[in-house]
Order: sequence, then structure tokens, then C-alpha cells
Amino acid sequence: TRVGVLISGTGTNLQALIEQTRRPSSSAQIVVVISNRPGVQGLKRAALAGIQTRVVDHKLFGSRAEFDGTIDRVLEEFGVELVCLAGFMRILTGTFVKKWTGKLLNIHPSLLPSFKGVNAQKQALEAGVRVAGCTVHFVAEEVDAGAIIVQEAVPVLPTDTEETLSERIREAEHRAFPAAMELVSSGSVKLGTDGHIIWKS
Ligand SMILES: Nc1nc2ccc(CNc3ccc(C(=O)NCCCC(=O)O)cc3)cc2c(=O)[nH]1
Ligand SMILES: N[C@@H]1O[C@H](COP(=O)(O)O)[C@@H](O)[C@H]1O
Repeated sequence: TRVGVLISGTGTNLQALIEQTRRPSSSAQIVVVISNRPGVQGLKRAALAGIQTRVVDHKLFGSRAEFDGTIDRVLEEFGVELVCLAGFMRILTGTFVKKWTGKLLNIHPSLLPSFKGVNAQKQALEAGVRVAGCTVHFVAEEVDAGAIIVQEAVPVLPTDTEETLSERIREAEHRAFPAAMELVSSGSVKLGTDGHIIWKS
């Protein structure tokens, strides 16, 4: 499966996906990495891995529709069949999400449906939960509400700060996202027409 990865920054999740696709058993090949911000570390990681990169800077577009349309054109140019949002921080329009429904995955640093939106790790600490984690889900128009594919839990320690908890969650992300990408790219899991996950029997 030809995979496109969308990033906005560091790209540690991208790095985990790159390493997964290097395994002989992998059914996925990352063919392009697109960033909405120039000069981020994730672009260097892609280049080092020999993966083509494109920058589609959202600041240069008059509307979300034009920004998303340009991303869509790049994905089509590379024949992408599955899109992974890896630390991508722009909300996507309904038109784009509809077109890529069932082929668009996101990693979120909480056990959804708890703690949607930004600073999920901080929300968990403030709520006093003893278990946190990450979720890989199909992207739906409603933010952080798509069908859940993989989750991994991590303990919250009494000494935790937002930084220490975020680091522990990020290590879980780097296992969960590659696992979810493989499940979808290999056809083991797909999104049903009713919006629920279907596991191939
Ligand atoms: N329609 C749809 N699109 C998404 C785009 C990115 C992400 C990644 N997780 C994200 C979740 C939340 C945000 C957010 O609220 N950012 C501040 C506003 C930035 C902006 O104005 O764009 C960004 C990414 C998830 C979704 C999703 O679940 N549904
Ligand atoms: N989606 C969120 O974006 C953050 C940065 O990811 P990365 O750029 O290091 O992959 C990660 O914490 C992830 O949960």
C-alpha cells in the first residue's frame, strides 16, 4: 500500500512509521511526506530515509478548501492509497475527509473519547486519571471522533509532569501507529459504511 504521511513538526511518529515500513513483513511503503510548515525536523527525517517531501504552507492559501485541495493533488500525484496524520496540526475540511474516508488515520495522545483536542496530556493530568495513553483512529469530519483502530494505555505516575507523561505516551504512539498502519494497509481492518471498524475474519 502506497502511504502518504502529513506532518507539522518533529516527526517522531513519522520516524516510527518509516522504521515499520523497512521491515520485510510490512505491507506499506511511504511514497511522500507533506508538511504544512517549511523547515521542520520531520522533513529532514524523510529526506534521510530517501522519501520525497513536499511543503504545502497553509499560510499561502486564501482558504482551507484551497489548502486541502493542494494537499489532495500532491497525494494523487504520488498515487497515495492511505494517508497518516503524524503530528499534523491543521483541521481538514469535510470535502477532503469525505474523499479519503477509510484511508485517513490519525494518532491522538489520549484514550479517546476522553480528552479530545489539543493538550490532551495536560487534560489527563488535570483530571487526575491514573491511566492515560494514545489512540489511532480513522479521521472523521468531527475532530478526534473517528472509529478507533488501536489504543495503548500507559500509567500516570504521581511524579508526572506534562513533559514526563507526554514522553511516556509518545513511546506508546510509536508502537500503536505502526501497528494500526499495518492493520489497515494489509486489509485486516477497514472502515464500514456505518462508520464502525470491520475486522477481516
Ligand atoms: N476533520 C478533521 N480534521 C482533522 C485534522 C487533524 C487532526 C489531528 N488532530 C488535531 C486535533 C485538533 C487540532 C486543533 O484543534 N488545532 C488547533 C486549530 C488548528 C486549525 O485551525 O486548523 C489539530 C489537529 C484530526 C482531524 C479530525 O479528527 N477531523
Ligand atoms: N499527534 C500528536 O502530535 C505530537 C507530535 O508528534 P510528532 O511530530 O513527534 O510525530 C504527538 O504527541 C502526537 O500525539
